[in-house]
Amino acid sequence: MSVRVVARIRPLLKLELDKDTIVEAATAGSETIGSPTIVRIPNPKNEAEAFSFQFNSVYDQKATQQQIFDNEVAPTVKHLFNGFDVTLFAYGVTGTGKTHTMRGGKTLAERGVIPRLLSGIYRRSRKTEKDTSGETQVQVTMSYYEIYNDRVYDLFEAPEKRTPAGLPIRDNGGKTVVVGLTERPCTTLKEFEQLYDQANVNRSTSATKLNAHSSRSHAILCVKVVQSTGDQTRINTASAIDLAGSEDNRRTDNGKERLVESASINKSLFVLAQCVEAISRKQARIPYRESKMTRILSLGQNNGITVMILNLAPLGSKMLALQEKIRARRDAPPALAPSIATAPIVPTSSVQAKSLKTRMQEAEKADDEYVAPPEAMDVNDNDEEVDSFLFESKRQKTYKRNVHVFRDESTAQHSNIQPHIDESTDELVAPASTADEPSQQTPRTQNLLRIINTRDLAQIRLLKGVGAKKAEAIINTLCAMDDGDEEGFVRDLEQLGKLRGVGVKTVENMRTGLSAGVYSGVFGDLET
Ligand SMILES: Nc1ncnc2c1ncn2[C@@H]1O[C@H](COP(=O)(O)OP(=O)(O)OP(=O)(O)O)[C@@H](O)[C@H]1O
Repeated sequence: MSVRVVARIRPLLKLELDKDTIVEAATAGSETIGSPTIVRIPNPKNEAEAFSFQFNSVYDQKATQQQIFDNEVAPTVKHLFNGFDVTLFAYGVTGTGKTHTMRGGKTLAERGVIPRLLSGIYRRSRKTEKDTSGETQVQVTMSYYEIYNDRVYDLFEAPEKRTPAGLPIRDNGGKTVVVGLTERPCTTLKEFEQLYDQANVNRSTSATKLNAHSSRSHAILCVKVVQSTGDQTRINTASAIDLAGSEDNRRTDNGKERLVESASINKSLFVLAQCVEAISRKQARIPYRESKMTRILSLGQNNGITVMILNLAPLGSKMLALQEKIRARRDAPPALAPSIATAPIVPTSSVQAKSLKTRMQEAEKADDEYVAPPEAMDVNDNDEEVDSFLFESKRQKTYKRNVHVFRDESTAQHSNIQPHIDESTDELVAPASTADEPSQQTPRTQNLLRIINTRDLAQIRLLKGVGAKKAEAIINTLCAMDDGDEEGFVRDLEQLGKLRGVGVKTVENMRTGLSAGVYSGVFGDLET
């Protein structure tokens, strides 16, 4: 039984670039070379002092997905085939990069630990079969479930088929099993990715139904590797867990439901931390029965290897809380959320653009208070102010901020397909010229293209007339359009209509399905 605890500090996001990095990786003692094993954080009460925390390994902001996998996960694949169970956790506060580390993005470089692990498992399976001239056969099956409010839900099951009480768990010959959990065979990486993406759609859809954010459930993927040689069978399991973000219950906006949720998250994380500590101290008693998650995983009961990745943001907690608010709004499904981040920033016809520019100038002159960047606000002391920053309904006061929100993260790389504001000159900049002049596109069309170009299955699938299969086909086609480091993307409706599985009718459905109400909160009277 072994446990490795490593830390990964994520880079500053675009919105945070002007912030101070306060969490740093350092080498132990007086050494200045070698791999970092220390996380250093200044003492908030006395900046001359710093707290140091020791890990098995620490990855700084520059660490790539490949490095994390190669150093921490790839070596465990061999052990999995040699009879050990492997458990991988991403642990950390909301917004620190757990999902990025575990699931990652769709490009090869961005792929997270889970798809890379599966790729390693399939490679090893083929090698094992080849080395034994087919005498040993390997079968891979997977189950995927989430634990929300201490209830277990099968992620292969459509959300509408769920029973609110979740699936029961039982002891079965000394092992804890989830009764009725689906187990799916998956023989290739492609098959795995299809199942995994579909299950993640179920996760976000059910989160919407439960009025919850998917980051408030633990998602547990179990990959069972069955090696059969004659009448002998060896079964081992690799579990990869994207944990819910730990919560601070002192937050003033935590209502009753949210308190119940976070109490349950915090309890399970506390038990998990205790189990990990007990394993690393080689204690005889491991308190794994004290929470459902550790019980189902039998953490510490199996002859296994555990790798816990502690995800950290490089910033202080107040800034992180603000980021989370912005992200939660942005991640809400487009048809349901009056989200400014899913709405386009600027109208596109020249008349509208002109009036926007004028309005922005008026807004700047009108009120200095609103020109202050969002990061100047203290989220703990003044949450209402932050909310009003996010959802300010008076048009003139929204534009400047929308730019900050929109330019962050996934959409930023595609901002050249629509007019945007050059922050150095504060001028409205025309889009990079394209054959089809996106400047003629309506905000609704731009929003549709933006959603498509996110390559986010959960968002694309929610478009009218698009199921999981179609969404997947769209994403695959976009991936096939990648050219080296350049990500392929769709510039206009015509190009969208030519993607595999999409025709003129689907495009029209998708477009009309995007509610005009999505824009009204932000742009009031804009044409869509
Ligand atoms: N190492 C990284 N490199 C680049 N971007 C990152 C990295 N880690 C995280 N991010 C970005 O930071 C943002 C937050 O990350 P992520 O969603 O993975 O956090 P999380 O801890 O899973 O949050 P939650 O608990 O809310 O699910 C995302 O936009 C993600 O793309």
